[in-house]
Amino acid sequence: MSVEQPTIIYTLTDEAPMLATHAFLPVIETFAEAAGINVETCDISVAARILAEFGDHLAEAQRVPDNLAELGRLTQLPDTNIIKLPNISASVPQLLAAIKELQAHGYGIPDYPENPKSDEETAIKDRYTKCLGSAVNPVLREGNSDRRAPRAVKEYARKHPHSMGEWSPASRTHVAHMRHGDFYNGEKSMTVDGDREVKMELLTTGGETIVLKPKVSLTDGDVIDSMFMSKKALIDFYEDEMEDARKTGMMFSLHVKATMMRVSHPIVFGHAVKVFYKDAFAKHGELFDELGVNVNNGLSDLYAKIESLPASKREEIVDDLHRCHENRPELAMVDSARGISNFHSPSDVIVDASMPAMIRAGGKMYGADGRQKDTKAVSPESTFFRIYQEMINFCKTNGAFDPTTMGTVPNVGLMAQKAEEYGSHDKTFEVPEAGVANITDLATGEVLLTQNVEEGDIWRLCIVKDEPIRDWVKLAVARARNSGMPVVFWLDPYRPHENELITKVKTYLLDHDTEGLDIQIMSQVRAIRYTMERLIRGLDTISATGNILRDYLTDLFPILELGTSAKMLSIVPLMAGGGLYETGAGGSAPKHVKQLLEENHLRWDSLGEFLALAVSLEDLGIKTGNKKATVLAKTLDAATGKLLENDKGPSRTTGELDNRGSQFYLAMYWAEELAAQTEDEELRAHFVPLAAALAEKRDTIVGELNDVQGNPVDIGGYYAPDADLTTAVMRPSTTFNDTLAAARG
Ligand SMILES: NC(=O)C1=CN([C@@H]2O[C@H](COP(=O)(O)OP(=O)(O)OC[C@H]3O[C@@H](n4cnc5c(N)ncnc54)[C@H](OP(=O)(O)O)[C@@H]3O)[C@@H](O)[C@H]2O)C=CC1
Ligand SMILES: O=C(O)CCC(=O)C(=O)O
Ligand SMILES: [Mg+2]
Repeated sequence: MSVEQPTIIYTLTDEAPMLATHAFLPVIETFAEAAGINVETCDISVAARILAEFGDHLAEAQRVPDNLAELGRLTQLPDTNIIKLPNISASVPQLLAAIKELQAHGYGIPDYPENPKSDEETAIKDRYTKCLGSAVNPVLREGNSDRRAPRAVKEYARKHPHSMGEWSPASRTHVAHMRHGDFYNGEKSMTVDGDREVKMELLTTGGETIVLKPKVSLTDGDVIDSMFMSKKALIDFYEDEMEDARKTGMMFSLHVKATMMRVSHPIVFGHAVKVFYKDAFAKHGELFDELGVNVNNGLSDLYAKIESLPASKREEIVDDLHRCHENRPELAMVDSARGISNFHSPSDVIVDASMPAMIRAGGKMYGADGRQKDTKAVSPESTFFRIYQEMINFCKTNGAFDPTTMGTVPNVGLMAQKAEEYGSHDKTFEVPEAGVANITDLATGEVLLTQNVEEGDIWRLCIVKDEPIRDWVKLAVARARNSGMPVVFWLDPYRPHENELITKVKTYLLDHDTEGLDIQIMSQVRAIRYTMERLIRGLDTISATGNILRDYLTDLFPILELGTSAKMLSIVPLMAGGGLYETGAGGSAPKHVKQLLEENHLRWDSLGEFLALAVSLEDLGIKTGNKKATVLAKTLDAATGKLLENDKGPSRTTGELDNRGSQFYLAMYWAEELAAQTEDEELRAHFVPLAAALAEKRDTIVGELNDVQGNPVDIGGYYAPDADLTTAVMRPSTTFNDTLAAARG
């Protein structure tokens, strides 16, 4: 990969965004080429990452480069310009499925040794672990996050409001989180004085010393936290909440982020499953252990492992599992038609998307009978979950938010250099024995932070580096200045970590001219109330938050304001000077793939891609002095505005305009804008014929794109589909393809 020519790196990812890219890339290339811009693709799909990791198991011709590592390196260069589409953050069941598919495609990669029995197997498991969970974003996000709804998108939502469920004051929906024994309650934090190297060690009550992490390098000014979640308190909490839900006739739903919190949350999830089915576990626990059942990977893991048992035993277990439901509350369902509950897989319900979807639906989730019901939304971590209760209270009092009148809540998120909890996976441990968990200076033996822990507790060290905090404050001030909106830093002085941040924010604000700006610091609960009071009055408020709330809020508000976070502009100004442009703030929409495969309709909205491409081109124009890039950026923005005005986004309904049709309109409007502008004559002349041809053939093209819908299609795989088959499915209009090809040199 080279960045010598003006180059945009376009990532190839997974699921719906990957499908959309197969159609959109030829469009981008047609336009970029005319401005002398090179578009390079870079495959960072979970399949590509697995193959890169296991090159030594592959034939020469099958090997692929480690694109992610290379992209990570490029984030440190000032000219880098990356468009990053959402990718799968794989749970173990997804990893297993991807391995199986790759093996079936003839790649000799090893099986995933879930319970390694030799050093060799442990090494293989460790290598696979690198492909698990949120493995891509933390590598590329070498800057803080700026996510917002562009004005045109907000106006579109005001004119064409999405559906909103009703909120009744009588709604019984509520949030349940731990009140003691969770990470928030046990947290200790400090700002490091001077550069230090530390280790994480456990001094067991039996007198042994277990070094869990031999070395972590810290620099002067870094904020570190040591926190743990008590297993005992967690289990008691689940038991109490399940019992409360049963007694009061509430549906139970669990909301975690096992993908991003890839070490801690699968454990947190697994305990919920074990508590729910505790009678079955009491009876069959030993057998489950023998079979290597690990419900941290969901109940699906249990069902898969008991497949090997004789039918009679299997039936007995299934009966016992079913019997557990008699003494437990109803469970929220992911797919009630197929009997898939919230406990099936830890990656099916992901808190950043699941809680807003529930709130948007009037506080309801689906029950086993396929009906929407009030729910007890359970998430053990009190640190951030309280904001959802505030919003629920607010909706019960004020009714549902109104997308036609509500304001907007952009976010400035502290994210760079694996900030806070989201970077803590390699420093998170399930405590093997009771004892004292210490963060100890390697050179001096000084214990910086200490915790008393018990067997099974989850203990972690989180770090946020000083430089990213400075940069975050700078970005917040810049956004306040550019937008004229007030900024609220959501920081809770009662949380030790955030108390350290408050000191730093106050200090670093002094580095900037804040004259005339409205910048406040509030605890999360006050911040969300303040923001919501303004929101219903049509007023806008920037939230400046840490990494987890960045993730939560950039789905929460967009889903209420715009119906989806896919329409967000999501920029990561890289600290080294380059730009990472994420496409929307949501995920890879697995449900959309299903619809494409079954009905050949892709309802994925590529608006995030259009918005990201425009800022990427704009930045490239500024940094390289390529005036044509600037014209492309401006005209693309205008085309996106037109697309919204004319309502040419994809429909959810098969047979109607889908992703491909929406991309066609974007291309047509973009060509029209270029043909109409007067800033660059060469570009104008180049695009006049394309604009005319696309307009003339519009009905034929849209007809071709819509007529193919309605039947199943095969793309030869899920994680590693066949490129030619996918292209054929995603580019079914010969007329469109030929017209684009004719416009290229
Ligand atoms: N930046 C990244 O790389 C991110 C990756 N992820 C990963 O994505 C996967 C799925 O995550 P999940 O939490 O289910 O959330 P998703 O955001 O993928 O899906 C939630 C729902 O949002 C809607 N949606 C999301 N994007 C679009 C779009 N572009 N156009 C139209 N609708 C959209 C869809 O609603 P409907 O079905 O009603 O149409 C979809 O079902 C996971 O592997 C997760 O880790 C998640 C977030 C960010
Ligand atoms: O990296 C991931 O798994 C998800 C990222 C995400 O949800 C976000 O950044 O909003
Ligand atoms: Mg998110």
